[in-house]
Amino acid sequence: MSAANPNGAGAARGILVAGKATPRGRFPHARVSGDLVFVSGTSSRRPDNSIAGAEVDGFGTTRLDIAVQTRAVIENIREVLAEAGCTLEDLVQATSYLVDMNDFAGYNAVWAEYFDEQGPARTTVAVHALPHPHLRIEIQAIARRRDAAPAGTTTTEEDQ
Ligand SMILES: O=C(O)C/C=C/C(=O)C(=O)O
Repeated sequence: MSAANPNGAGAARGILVAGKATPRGRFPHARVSGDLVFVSGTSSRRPDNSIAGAEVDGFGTTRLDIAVQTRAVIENIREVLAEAGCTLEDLVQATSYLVDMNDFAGYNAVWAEYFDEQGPARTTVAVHALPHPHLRIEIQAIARRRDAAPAGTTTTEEDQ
């Protein structure tokens, strides 16, 4: 164990990040297991439950912006990863959920601002719905902690 890795490389723990949107159920923003960090499905929802990339005007007309939402999702993931001692560069896998594949190009362009072929493996699927009608995208991701000892060098009860 070390100060940077107080729970030991093999410890499993849930992470709730202060100042981020509260999860919609009984689950953490991320869970660390060994040297891997599993980030729960993340949207562009803000701590006050408003949604970045969803504007409603005075007439009630809603404008949903996939580019704004995608950027906010990735930035939210960045902040969750930071709590686990990781950066976006540590991502190894991501699954993106779009409610409409017509958003693919806009999403893909923002993705390319952050990642290239050395970035995380990625899968993108369309789903029937996300937990709020204004959400166009949600991303779930896995990172590997660089400061962690090689997998299997420490074992805790939780990992057995
Ligand atoms: O938290 C959100 O705004 C959207 C993500 C929700 C989930 O993935 C979930 O509730 O499981």
